Amino acid sequence: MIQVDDLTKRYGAATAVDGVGFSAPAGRVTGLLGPNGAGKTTTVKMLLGLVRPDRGNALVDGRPYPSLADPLRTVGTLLEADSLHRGRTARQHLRWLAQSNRIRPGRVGAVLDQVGLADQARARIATFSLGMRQRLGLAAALLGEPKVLLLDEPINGLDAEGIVWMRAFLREQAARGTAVLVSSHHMTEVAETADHLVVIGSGRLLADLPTEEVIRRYARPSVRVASGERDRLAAVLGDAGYPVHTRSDGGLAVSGASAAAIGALAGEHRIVLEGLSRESGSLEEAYLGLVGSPAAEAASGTEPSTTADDPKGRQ
Ligand SMILES: Nc1ncnc2c1ncn2[C@@H]1O[C@H](COP(=O)(O)OP(=O)(O)OP(=O)(O)O)[C@@H](O)[C@H]1O
Repeated sequence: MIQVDDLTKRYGAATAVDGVGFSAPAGRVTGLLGPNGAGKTTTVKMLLGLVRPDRGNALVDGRPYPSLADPLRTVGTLLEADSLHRGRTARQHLRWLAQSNRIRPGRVGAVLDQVGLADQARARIATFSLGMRQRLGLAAALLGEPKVLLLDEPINGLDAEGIVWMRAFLREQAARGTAVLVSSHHMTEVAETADHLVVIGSGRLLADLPTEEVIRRYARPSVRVASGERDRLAAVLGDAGYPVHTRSDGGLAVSGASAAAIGALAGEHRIVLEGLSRESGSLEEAYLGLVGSPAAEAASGTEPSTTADDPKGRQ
């Protein structure tokens, strides 16, 4: 389990992480989500003892990372900047890691199998694609059979097949009881995998909620409407006070109005409709709704930002 409490880090006058608190329990994929510069990497670095917090705690299995007796057996990590010795083979790399951490060599074959790299075990890392390097990084993270996985942007740069594989892999780890914390700046990718989202923006916690709840609260449903008189219809809807956007397919997306109200307005103005359908809000909308909302509002603990599972109501 990962537990972060009131975590704060300042760089000069700038506060990179500001009073952030959340947990990533066993058996769950928790997504740490935020735009570039939100403070994700600084949070991950504090969890790994690479950056010292100015205030608060970042605990893995109840302890600060630097005081863990056997870090590789407690938490498996994948960092974006992980450096690999490119002249080595995958097996050599893992054997070296196992040896230097007193892990039995039999684990090397097991983790290569687990990440689907058994057939490339003797290939040099220099010949690996990004997806294969990510798998090798995961194999290294799994060597010590840790009950916590902390992965920084594991989906970044992967092709479609790699993304599908990574999602299944993360879900499988959580199903085995591992606490999985995945950082990402991409809502769609992380929301497809994570059960729970911790969203930060400008160093502050914006939401700490089940993924479905984030979508329910922040993605605004809209009505898709198509008409040969699109511009006139847009003007009529705009005059009636409904926000209208032109969609990439040429139709209109109307927020805050029911399909019946749009139909009635169109009828009143004798505009023929060619299509009218209700659409649930998208993940990206939910994300923009969230990171666009002021942190101060979120910190107030009032709807729409109260956490479902934080008895203190703190964000
Ligand atoms: N060593 C540092 N010195 C000064 N400022 C820093 C340092 N590290 C991070 N920052 C600043 O802290 C803020 C948070 O950065 P951080 O890298 O944690 O964000 P992030 O959410 O991980 O973004 P990204 O996805 O771009 O890595 C940014 O404004 C960044 O410029």
